[in-house]
Amino acid sequence: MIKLEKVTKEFASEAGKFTALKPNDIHIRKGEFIAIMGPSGSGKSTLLQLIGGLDLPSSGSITVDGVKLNDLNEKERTLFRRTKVGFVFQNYQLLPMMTVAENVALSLAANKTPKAEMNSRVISLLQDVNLEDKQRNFPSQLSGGQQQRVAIARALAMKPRLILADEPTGNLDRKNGEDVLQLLSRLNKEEQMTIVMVTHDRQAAKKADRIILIRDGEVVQGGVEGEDLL
Ligand SMILES: Nc1ncnc2c1ncn2[C@@H]1O[C@H](COP(=O)(O)OP(=O)(O)OP(=O)(O)O)[C@@H](O)[C@H]1O
Repeated sequence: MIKLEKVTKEFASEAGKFTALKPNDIHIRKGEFIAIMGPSGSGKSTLLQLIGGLDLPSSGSITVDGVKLNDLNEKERTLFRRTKVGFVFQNYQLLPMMTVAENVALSLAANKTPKAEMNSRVISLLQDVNLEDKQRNFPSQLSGGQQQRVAIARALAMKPRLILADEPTGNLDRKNGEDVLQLLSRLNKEEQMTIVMVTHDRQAAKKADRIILIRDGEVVQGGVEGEDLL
């Protein structure tokens, strides 16, 4: 499903080039639930952004669901992100002026889905995350956990096979965090979705099949299945 070969990422800084990721190999199979852990600044979000085609590596190759991201132009990368990947962020990133239903419909509308089909899909997505009664509410009227579940429904709208989640429980209390993790686990177990989740939370990471540990831009454990696992 995901293959990174000798991937590096450099950023320009005032002091010159800064290497955020050293040459890393990572293999993730279809249907795996992966947790990426490591200290602050170790490169976890950078890695997730590269896998999701939000940014390009400085060197090395990245293949996701049969697509070599290095070979895509800007337009193709946008299409890749919209159709192949569902993104979930720590701060939900819902649009505050839009209702829950409108937020979930965003990518469907961008892909010119016919209105009737869009409406029924939005209802079914909200049923999946147990929020069909909130469709006309605005994000600010929902709890953090409910907002994150809306964000997950939105991420699922285009039926991606891969969910990339950056600290999805980082802003949530234990109960809401647990609900979100259960939802991700269910999508993984029942729908065989591949999930890659960055987390600082050991309890959250326990839901995963494998933990990839990063330190100073380097994968130090779990990059390839069968290597040392935590
Ligand atoms: N766009 C950018 N420009 C310059 N430096 C960047 C950029 N994005 C990330 N970095 C640097 O790359 C390193 C890795 O950042 P990254 O956000 O991937 O870490 P992280 O492990 O996700 O951290 P945290 O757990 O605190 O979110 C950091 O030193 C960060 O300052």
